[in-house]
Amino acid sequence: MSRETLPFPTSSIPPLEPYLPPPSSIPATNPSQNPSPKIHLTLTYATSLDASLSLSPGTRTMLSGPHSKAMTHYLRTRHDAILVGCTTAIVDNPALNSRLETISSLDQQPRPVILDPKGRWDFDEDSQVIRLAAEWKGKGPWVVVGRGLEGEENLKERGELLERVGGRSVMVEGGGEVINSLLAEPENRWVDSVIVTVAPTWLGKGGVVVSPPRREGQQPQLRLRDVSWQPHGEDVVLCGRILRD
Ligand SMILES: NC(=O)C1=CN([C@@H]2O[C@H](COP(=O)(O)OP(=O)(O)OC[C@H]3O[C@@H](n4cnc5c(N)ncnc54)[C@H](OP(=O)(O)O)[C@@H]3O)[C@@H](O)[C@H]2O)C=CC1
Ligand SMILES: Nc1nc(O)c(N)c(N[C@@H]2O[C@H](COP(=O)(O)O)[C@@H](O)[C@H]2O)n1
Repeated sequence: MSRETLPFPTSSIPPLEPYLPPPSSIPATNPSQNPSPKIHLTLTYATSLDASLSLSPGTRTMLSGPHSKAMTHYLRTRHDAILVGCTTAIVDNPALNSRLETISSLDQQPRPVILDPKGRWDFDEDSQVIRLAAEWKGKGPWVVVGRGLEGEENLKERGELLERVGGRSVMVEGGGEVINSLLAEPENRWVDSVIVTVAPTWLGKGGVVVSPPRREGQQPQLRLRDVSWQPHGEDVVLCGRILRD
């Protein structure tokens, strides 16, 4: 697999900034206003026109073109942690580092976090994240065992997890099950912003689809606000914030 460095024009940065956490030099909250610091969660993934992340759960499918791929690698530099589900770790053997050409220090890399309740991810020195950490091109991964992201009772645990990662911001890349579980969360507690790359292609039936459960009864429809659409090469990048219930 090619491990090229990616150029990302500085002119593409300002339109993304409103959807990103404050730069790490700026404190996330004013402690006198809020004693429990807020963690910024960005949900970001690439999808086809029919909402597929990949052709099947066992397949890695390249959807982003070079421009939007570089955009994703910029986002990786702007978060303390990058989180994926264990199926993604197993299937994709992802690097989960940033390969922007401007990277000069490990401090600019996010901490990979793998949600792996049952310990299914069988990593070794051939795993990209492990190899890159050994080469100082990425941080060593954290593997979270036990259910971590669901349920009222786990809210505190989730906050503590990110604090232990040393972070105030996390970007969740996928896969489908992780994204759908976040979008199913009542009152949209967790997702602060959404940055989705839409590629001009249809993957057809049978793919891993982003489609959270339909909201019933009094619950308002899940919808983005403060929306912007930004072209990146042949792809379009949709940014927004989730309207909280
Ligand atoms: N286009 C894109 O941007 C992206 C595409 N992908 C693609 O997505 C596909 C994989 O997606 P998918 O099959 O849905 O799997 P996921 O990567 O979402 O991993 C699913 C597993 O993660 C664990 N998990 C999921 N949700 C939670 C939670 N809330 N708390 C704790 N653990 C959780 C479970 O492990 P267990 O079953 O062991 O309990 C579950 O089986 C791959 O094909 C990959 O290439 C992935 C990321 C981005
Ligand atoms: N932005 C984006 N576009 C695509 O087309 C993708 N398939 C993905 N997948 C995500 O990126 C991970 C791979 O990262 P590395 O290049 O190996 O660092 C993959 O595991 C998905 O999380 N993303």
